[in-house]
Amino acid sequence: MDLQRGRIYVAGHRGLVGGAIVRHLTSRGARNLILRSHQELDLSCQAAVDDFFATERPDYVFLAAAKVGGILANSTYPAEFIRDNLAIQTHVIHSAWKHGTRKLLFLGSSCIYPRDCPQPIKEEYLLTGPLEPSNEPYAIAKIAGLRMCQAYRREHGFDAIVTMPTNLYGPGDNYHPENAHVVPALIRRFHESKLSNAPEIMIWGSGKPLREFLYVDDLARALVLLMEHYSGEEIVNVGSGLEVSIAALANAISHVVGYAGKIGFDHSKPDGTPRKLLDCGRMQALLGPTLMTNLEDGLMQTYADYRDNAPKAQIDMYPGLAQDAKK
Ligand SMILES: NC(=O)C1=CN([C@@H]2O[C@H](COP(=O)(O)OP(=O)(O)OC[C@H]3O[C@@H](n4cnc5c(N)ncnc54)[C@H](OP(=O)(O)O)[C@@H]3O)[C@@H](O)[C@H]2O)C=CC1
Ligand SMILES: C[C@H]1O[C@H](OP(=O)(O)OP(=O)(O)OC[C@H]2O[C@@H](n3cnc4c(=O)[nH]c(N)nc43)[C@H](O)[C@@H]2O)[C@@H](O)[C@@H](O)C1=O
Repeated sequence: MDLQRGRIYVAGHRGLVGGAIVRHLTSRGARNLILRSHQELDLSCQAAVDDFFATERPDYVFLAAAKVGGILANSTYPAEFIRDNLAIQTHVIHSAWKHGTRKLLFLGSSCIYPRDCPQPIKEEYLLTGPLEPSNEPYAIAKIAGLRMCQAYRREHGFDAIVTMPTNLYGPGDNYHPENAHVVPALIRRFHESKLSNAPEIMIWGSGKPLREFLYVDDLARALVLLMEHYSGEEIVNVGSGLEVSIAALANAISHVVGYAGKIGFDHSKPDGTPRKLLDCGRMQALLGPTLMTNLEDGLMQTYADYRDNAPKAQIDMYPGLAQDAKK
């Protein structure tokens, strides 16, 4: 991968992962980034995507554009999650191959694995059992995307690689109170509860589920290394090995934010999958041992991002909800 001269398209560059990839590529001296916002290029529109690839002909593609959200968003908008993600990935993977892209990196998610598979989760556990119902449409779209990458490699020799990140957090995340993932949602809620001196804050579910969290800049570093050094059909898990219960996470965020009230649990909200810790042996064999940002430091940097940028940050991921969020 020619980082300096190669034409590198980062799809979804304004998002959590896309933003981190752009930061890392820039720090590595990439000078030829091709960037388009959702408003400039709607990747769910096949004609627009094909015109873009015919015109720009990127050498490398990081496909970090997707319809993404937390457990409640996935349960509330299953149709959008499967439709948009199937459309985006299908159009980008096909047009990239058709117009001569040399390599494409696809991002799946740890939710593609069976809900009750052995832990830590190895890549070969894929499709060996039923999925977690709360995000099955999204997971099925992701499985279709990874299979499409493998099929284009097998039939056309297209160098598409597939990565499976664990739960991510960090600067540039979506802080929408209902649609965000747990870390940004709780950072916002603890911050607002501190400012309002609320005596108690409610966390969704039982607090018992376990989650592995990877700081997004650590992910970006791994993705660029995989783009530079890995060309294979096998999918690659990308995780941190840093696993906590949601209750412990809430306590850690409460400490970082400086909230002094009580933490309660809203059992009317879903827990989702009980655990999804990734086995990253394949990644370590490929990249060697990599230092990961610890949770406390990562949360402090994310909280600083929220305080500095949240007013500008997109919180109405689904405009229809924007009004509700402000109620
Ligand atoms: N966040 C996480 O915990 C995890 C994420 N992943 C994967 O990483 C990838 C990136 O996720 P993340 O960065 O968190 O998501 P974000 O929502 O932060 O970013 C997604 C980006 O894609 C853009 N986008 C969405 N739809 C379209 C469209 N139709 N056309 C053009 N652009 C579009 C969004 O633009 P806009 O906001 O303007 O619509 C946004 O910039 C996804 O594939 C996701 O599945 C995998 C594991 C965990
Ligand atoms: C990355 C992965 O992320 C998603 O799966 P998830 O890990 O279950 O997502 P989550 O981050 O929203 O929740 C994690 C846990 O946290 C608890 N929880 C507590 N309080 C809040 C809260 O306020 N908001 C949220 N969102 N969760 C909360 C919540 O009840 C759950 O037990 C997939 O949809 C899919 O997008 C995917 O690929």
